[in-house]
Amino acid sequence: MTDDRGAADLVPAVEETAESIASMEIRGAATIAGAAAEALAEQAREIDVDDPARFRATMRAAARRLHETRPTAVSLPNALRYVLQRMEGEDVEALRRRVVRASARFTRRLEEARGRLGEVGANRLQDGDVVMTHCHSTDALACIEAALNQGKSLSAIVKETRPRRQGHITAEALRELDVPVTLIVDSAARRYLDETDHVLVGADSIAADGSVINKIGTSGLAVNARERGVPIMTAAQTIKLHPETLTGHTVEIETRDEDEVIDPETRAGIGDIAVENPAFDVTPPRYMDAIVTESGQFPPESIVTLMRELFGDGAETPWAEP
Ligand SMILES: O=P(O)(O)OC[C@H]1O[C@H](OP(=O)(O)O)[C@H](O)[C@@H]1O
Repeated sequence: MTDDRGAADLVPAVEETAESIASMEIRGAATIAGAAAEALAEQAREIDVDDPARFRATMRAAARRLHETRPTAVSLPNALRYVLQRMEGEDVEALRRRVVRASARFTRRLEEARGRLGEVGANRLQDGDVVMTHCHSTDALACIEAALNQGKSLSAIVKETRPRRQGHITAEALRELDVPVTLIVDSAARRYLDETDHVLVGADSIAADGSVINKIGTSGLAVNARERGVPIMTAAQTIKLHPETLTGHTVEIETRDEDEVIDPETRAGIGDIAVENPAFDVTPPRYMDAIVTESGQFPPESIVTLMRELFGDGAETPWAEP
């Protein structure tokens, strides 16, 4: 039995989810993780095989297909790990049940974690605060929502977040919560920090040294916030903790298509230029005041303790070929 055979047995839901993650139709670290866990459950439900070894091989192949879509948000491999580590049983029906159950538990935990971290993050916000956001993060929005539920009144300065302008999604979500929103271009951030009480960002991965890997532009924002004396926090549930960094691995930064930055026609009109489009950057721990998780808030430098508790000394890759 080879894992190539597993790949041939992939159900359409896996391919569709993988394509949607790669094209960013499904995006945001936690949302990607939930979609991947659900795709594994679909694979388990729909696959028609009798041989437990073949069932396992197809599940590993499905996880590999989902894993190869985007490299930076560790919530994706953490979701695959969570589900596959629970794939136990002697026969196909038992394996199927375990995968479906693990997937459901994972998505439930995502929701619960978001709710809990929202309350922790909300306690850092004061009534009347102006909050500056970058990109679109469901974990960051949970903090604002919880603060509103505590009766605090907030307003927001929302960075556009070029090139894909996820700031528009944040602006819409905040308006739905009745939060007054001012949208600014990214390069106006330093100027508007003078009117900001707290900067609030999400994360795609957190490294063992407390570095925050988030949407490109976060590190510059953090440095400017420090220079202006404005506190900055990262809202990131623990599935954003990157276990491989415990053993010294660095986090791969995704490079996306150049067409996201400039359309080919305009580019041709300019002449022969290079264009680069890194999707994320790394904010060193000294520029971040707190990382807010469902297990409480941490100074970035001490996040390693929580990582060891949750992952031991490293990370398994249960989707690898045996
Ligand atoms: O999990 P939640 O908090 O929703 O999002 C976390 C992060 O995921 C997003 O990445 P992208 O837009 O998928 O590249 C942003 O960088 C955001 O801060």
